[in-house]
Amino acid sequence: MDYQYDLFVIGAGSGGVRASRIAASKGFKVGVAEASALGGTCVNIGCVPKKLFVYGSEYSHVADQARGYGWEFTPPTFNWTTLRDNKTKEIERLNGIYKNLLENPGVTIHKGVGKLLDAHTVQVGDDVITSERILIAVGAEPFVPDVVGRELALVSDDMFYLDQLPSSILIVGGGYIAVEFAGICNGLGVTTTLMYRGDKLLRGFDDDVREFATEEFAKSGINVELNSDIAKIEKEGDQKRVTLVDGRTLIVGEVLYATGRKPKTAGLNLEAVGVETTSNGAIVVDNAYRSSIDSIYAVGDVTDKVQLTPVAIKEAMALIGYWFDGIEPSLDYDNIPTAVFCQPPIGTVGLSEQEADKRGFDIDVYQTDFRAMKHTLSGAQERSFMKLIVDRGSDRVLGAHMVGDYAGEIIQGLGIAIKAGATKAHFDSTVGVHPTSAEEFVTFSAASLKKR
Ligand SMILES: Cc1cc2nc3c(=O)[nH]c(=O)nc-3n(C[C@H](O)[C@H](O)[C@H](O)COP(=O)(O)OP(=O)(O)OC[C@H]3O[C@@H](n4cnc5c(N)ncnc54)[C@H](O)[C@@H]3O)c2cc1C
Ligand SMILES: NC(=O)c1ccc[n+]([C@@H]2O[C@H](COP(=O)([O-])OP(=O)(O)OC[C@H]3O[C@@H](n4cnc5c(N)ncnc54)[C@H](O)[C@@H]3O)[C@@H](O)[C@H]2O)c1
Repeated sequence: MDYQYDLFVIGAGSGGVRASRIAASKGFKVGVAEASALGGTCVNIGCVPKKLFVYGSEYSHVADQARGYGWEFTPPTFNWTTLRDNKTKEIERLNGIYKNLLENPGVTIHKGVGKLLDAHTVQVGDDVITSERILIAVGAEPFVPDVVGRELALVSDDMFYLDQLPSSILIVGGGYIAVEFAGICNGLGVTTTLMYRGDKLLRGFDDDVREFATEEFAKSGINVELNSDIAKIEKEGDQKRVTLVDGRTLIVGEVLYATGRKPKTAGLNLEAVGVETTSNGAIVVDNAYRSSIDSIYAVGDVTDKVQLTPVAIKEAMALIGYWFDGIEPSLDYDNIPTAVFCQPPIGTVGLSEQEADKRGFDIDVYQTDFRAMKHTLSGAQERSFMKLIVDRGSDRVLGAHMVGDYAGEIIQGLGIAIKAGATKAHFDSTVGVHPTSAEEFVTFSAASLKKR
């Protein structure tokens, strides 16, 4: 049977763009549907603008911290419109780059919402398009629980285009987005409350990291409220009146819900075509990212495995290897290095102490916390934390964790070492880079062994 395309991709985000452009460069006839801006969540309302806001908010400390180094500044002022609009200009530049990345190898871009008609047919607007293979890479969208007044709350998408910064904000959630935006808002001078229903932020991270980071957030001026939740949100002039489940009320400028993201599969017509989904709408795929329909594949957040851009990209590349070279995909979902760009940032790779215990490893745990050299003169009270999990039997390093400046940059290198199977002896025999915080990872001695 003749199809218009060899591959049609729904969603030009992290996974979709990579799969489209590489498949086209290798000779497939490729089309892609994109309902919004090219580049997807990461480029437009995720990683990139978020990181620019993190940089923007970090400058708020410069005047204070530089004083100990001899600098005096007149009191600095901050202009939200400048940061927001400069960010938007940069994102528009990236949108142009993504257009070229797709069009140069010959991908045809179909602007509009894609929906499946059958196993080989997609509709985008009035166009009905046939393809031998279809790849669904539509990502995820914010999930907001069913709280009274939820329509008055913001989600992360809104934070990138606010007309003005509120004077105060209540952020609900305890994951990546909640703690990152708490740091951004706090740094930009917004009175910030971070509210989480559980007793520890950042579920899934090492418990010591969770506790240490939470203390640092509180020290930085964020009001952290654990074991707390919202019952109701109402309007109060141009503010919001929030009633908590314990009966207290708060008046805040804005409420931001950062309570997870769910696969964006509503409206794709999956059920009618027979594509199996989980109860939260994620597309079920096998090891080769194939759905329950042979010709339909899915990668990235829509499969709800690990919601990170480099993972979506690796999955897309695994599919390319499968389609063009017959290599069975075998992505390693363990040992994914990741950073949370809160302030101070967190970097982590491999197993937490709790996960290592759960998997039955007999482990040694090395950890330390210290004031980074920079802050001896800056006067900042911020501290850094580092931790290594080592398998006693094999001496293999199972996990590395850090809270502190440059944690994201540092953990990338440790990710390579851990993936390569490095042992504690390898770490110990590596020469440190001096003076850095990172050298602590290669100088852990018996004195830093955690009593367990
Ligand atoms: C605030 C925030 C910060 C983040 N920060 C980081 C970070 O620092 N590091 C990191 O690794 N990850 C980060 N992430 C996660 C990262 O953005 C996602 O994991 C990644 O974008 C997933 O890629 P994807 O290809 O699955 O989907 P997406 O990038 O979401 O792309 C999906 C695309 O499909 C389009 N689409 C959806 N439905 C349709 C349809 N029916 N028809 C046509 N087009 C459609 C969407 O418009 C979108 O462009 C962040 C996410 C958020 C929300
Ligand atoms: N730096 C990064 O790499 C980065 C940054 C942002 C987002 N991301 C990705 O995007 C994903 C989504 O981010 P996120 O922060 O929205 O999700 P998350 O899964 O990291 O955190 C969601 C939080 O909301 C809480 N929650 C869930 N339901 C709730 C409810 N009904 N009431 C109160 N709290 C509730 C959860 O307990 C959790 O603390 C992340 O898991 C991550 O994979 C990555």
